[in-house]
Amino acid sequence: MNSTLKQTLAQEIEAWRPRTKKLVKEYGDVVVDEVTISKVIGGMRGLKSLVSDISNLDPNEGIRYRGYSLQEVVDGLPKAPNSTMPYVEGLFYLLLTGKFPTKAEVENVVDEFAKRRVLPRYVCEILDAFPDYTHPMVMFSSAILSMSKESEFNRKYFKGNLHKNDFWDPTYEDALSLLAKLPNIASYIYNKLYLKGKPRFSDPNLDMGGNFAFLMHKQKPYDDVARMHFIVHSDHESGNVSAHTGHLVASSLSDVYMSTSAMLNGLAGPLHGLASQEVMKWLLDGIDIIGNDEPSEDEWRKFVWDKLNTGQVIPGYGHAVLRKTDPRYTLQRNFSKEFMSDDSIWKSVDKLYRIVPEVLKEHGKAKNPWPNVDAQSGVIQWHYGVREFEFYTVLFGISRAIGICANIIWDRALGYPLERPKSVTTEMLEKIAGIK
Ligand SMILES: CC(=O)SCCNC(=O)CCNC(=O)[C@H](O)C(C)(C)COP(=O)(O)OP(=O)(O)OC[C@H]1O[C@@H](n2cnc3c(N)ncnc32)[C@H](O)[C@@H]1OP(=O)(O)O
Ligand SMILES: O=C([O-])CC(=O)C(=O)O
Repeated sequence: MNSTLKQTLAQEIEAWRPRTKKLVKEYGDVVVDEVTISKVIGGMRGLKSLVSDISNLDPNEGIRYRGYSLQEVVDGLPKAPNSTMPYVEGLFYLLLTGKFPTKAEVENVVDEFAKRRVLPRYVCEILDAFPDYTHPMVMFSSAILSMSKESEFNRKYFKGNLHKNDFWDPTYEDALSLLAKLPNIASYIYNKLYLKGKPRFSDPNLDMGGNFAFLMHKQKPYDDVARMHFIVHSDHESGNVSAHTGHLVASSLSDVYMSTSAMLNGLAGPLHGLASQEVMKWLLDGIDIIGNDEPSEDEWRKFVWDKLNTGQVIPGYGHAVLRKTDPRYTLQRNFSKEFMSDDSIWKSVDKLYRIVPEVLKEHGKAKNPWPNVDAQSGVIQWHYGVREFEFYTVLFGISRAIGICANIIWDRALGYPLERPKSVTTEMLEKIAGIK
């Protein structure tokens, strides 16, 4: 008999808890890392100060979900019907349990998601009330925040009879109910802002990727484009701005809706997830300014230098942790090479991959001259007809919510406490440095 995702998760949690307890109780004073002044002032870059078992980022190899590389994840998860890409719901199963689900187990999760898709009416009314010039990330984050009243966790917690050991259970229920609705909220926003038509109702027979393509009025292979996008952007260990924000906000026992809305506001910054929008705008501006649909390598090189010389960053390049080409870039590049190599804008993306790292190395500032995920994701959406690039971070947000919800469920299961580091004053640092 197939056990459900929740039953498997419950067993994993029971088995895992003693490991965390033992570390805290018997090894609590063991030193993990050193806090230097440059780390304190420099955004805590690389400081080992968070725990996540959902994914881990190696600077040279890139992300692994539960120990598996992206390619292993794509190869190992059951594929959606008539698709080259796996079910996104299967990824959620893997992130939560560390196990690859069988086809029957994924289908069970697909059904669970499908049952929870319908949006409360007030969410549509709130979205309808936004003026059409609103950025879609503002609408997305607000719609999610408004659903806090649906929280099963809050209902049980404030009733006063929820044991700490059981916090994860209603958090899991909230996470499923939220994740199931995200493609519907996103496509509702897309429909309102750009299609100006009546939104479609979900097709209950379709999985998350298939249903999203349907809601977006897209044909095949957009379902696989959506699945790939939702899988590769879902988690990037716990220290990035969005994941850290989600974890931090949830640590005060704010519900999953509040935590996800908050993390999206961090994702919406140009140095983080908004870079996917910025890359596309930058590419189109470049093509426009150079005045040639397919600029040569020399024309692009000059454009890149002009940007750097006026003190601007090259969006889609560099990374706070990675020191090689992002495997998420490579996976999407391979897809582009196979399915859209004739696309003139993608040809520029490919030229830039040959030029920018060499220019950034010569420029001598960026610690990582290689491309990150955002340098590749927008052009695929553009090719398949989603040309409103302000919407790209919403797509990123649907995916990132999957990883963050998995993290929050485990945070609650392992009883991680309120996050509260200590700040110091500049004067205190000067004293520590021996200047004063
Ligand atoms: C999903 C994601 O969030 S992936 C990242 C998406 N963001 C982008 O693509 C925006 C462009 N890239 C960047 O701005 C940066 O590389 C970041 C924000 C991603 C990482 O920042 P950091 O860890 O501070 O990078 P790093 O230590 O290499 O920065 C050193 C210097 O190089 C500069 N630098 C880093 N990347 C770039 C770049 N792509 N173009 C130009 N300069 C850069 C920094 O601005 C910094 O300059 P400064 O010394 O004048 O302040
Ligand atoms: O890891 C980071 O800091 C940024 C990033 O690539 C992500 O969150 O996907």
